[in-house]
Amino acid sequence: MSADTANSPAVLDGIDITTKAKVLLEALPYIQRFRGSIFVVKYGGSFMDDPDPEVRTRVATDIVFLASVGIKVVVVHGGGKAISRGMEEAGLKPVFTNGLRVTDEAAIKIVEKTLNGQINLDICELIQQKHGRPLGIPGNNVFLCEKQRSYDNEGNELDLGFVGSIKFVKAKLIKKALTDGYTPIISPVALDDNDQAHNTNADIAAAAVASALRARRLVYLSDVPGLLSNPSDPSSLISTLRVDEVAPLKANGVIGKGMIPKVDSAVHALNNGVHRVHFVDGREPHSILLEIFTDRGIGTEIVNR
Ligand SMILES: Nc1ncnc2c1ncn2[C@@H]1O[C@H](COP(=O)(O)OP(=O)(O)O)[C@@H](O)[C@H]1O
Ligand SMILES: CC(=O)N[C@@H](CCC(=O)OP(=O)(O)O)C(=O)O
Repeated sequence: MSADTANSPAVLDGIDITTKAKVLLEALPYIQRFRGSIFVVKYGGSFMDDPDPEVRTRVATDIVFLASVGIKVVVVHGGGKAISRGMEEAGLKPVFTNGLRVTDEAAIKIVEKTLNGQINLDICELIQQKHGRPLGIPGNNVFLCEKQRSYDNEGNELDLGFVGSIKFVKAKLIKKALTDGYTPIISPVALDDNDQAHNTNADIAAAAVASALRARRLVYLSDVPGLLSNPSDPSSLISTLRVDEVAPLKANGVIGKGMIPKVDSAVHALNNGVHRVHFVDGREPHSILLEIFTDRGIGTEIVNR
């Protein structure tokens, strides 16, 4: 320390050094506990379209941070809005039934082009820019599926086209990539027994990966602070939710729209070996780190007990 700084207030980057050290040290027990654990991050969907490119860069930085402290991170990404844009540009009308995109032959081509040929590469590039080691994996290489069955309110079967229900995840392949030091970045496309590509919901695909890997954490990034007890009031955050509290919240309509596949997938994952699921706001700076490495967290955690 030079003579003229010796008596200056103990401040570093505008924060007093004791606070700064405390913040760093608060992460220590978490880093020790999670080293070597598998985390699955659902990267998507709405925040990916935020006009501020910094939002995506910050998320990529958080993922690289997790990987750098020895956590084995797997990313499963969405891209629903980009697919809809691609369809509209091609003169096709996006249609959703029971939250799933009706995907005909023309649409599945756009789905593959958008997810495998565009979004997957963009995420890999962002992670690379932050000096991570991404490995882009088209879901076609890791997900086996059968045609998704869907019904209307009267029980009549609906044809969603090439929409898949994942029946197997090639976990060994993903684990090999992790052991080799990569961060796998996986798209939600699956192959059926005839190698026909099918579109799958990215939330469900993320839960399938987390279950197959018995992940310690599954983190859903979205464009809301977490699960809200009043969806139109961002301050009504539910910090912790038990699985047995989900059904009443669905019955009284608190959990609606896009949250339904997320919460259902979260419950499925928790019932299949995943220890804990988090919902965090992808737009909030460094929300993943704040949720995982601080005592209080900033989003919603869903637990089994
Ligand atoms: N109880 C709730 N808490 C938070 N969000 C909710 C709730 N119920 C419904 N939602 C809606 O779910 C949306 C998130 O789902 P979705 O749009 O599918 O996410 P993404 O595309 O980011 O994966 C929120 O933007 C919100 O409109
Ligand atoms: C079958 C089905 O609906 N697939 C989704 C796949 C992408 C996705 O889920 O993206 P987000 O997470 O960004 O919503 C779709 O076509 O939109």
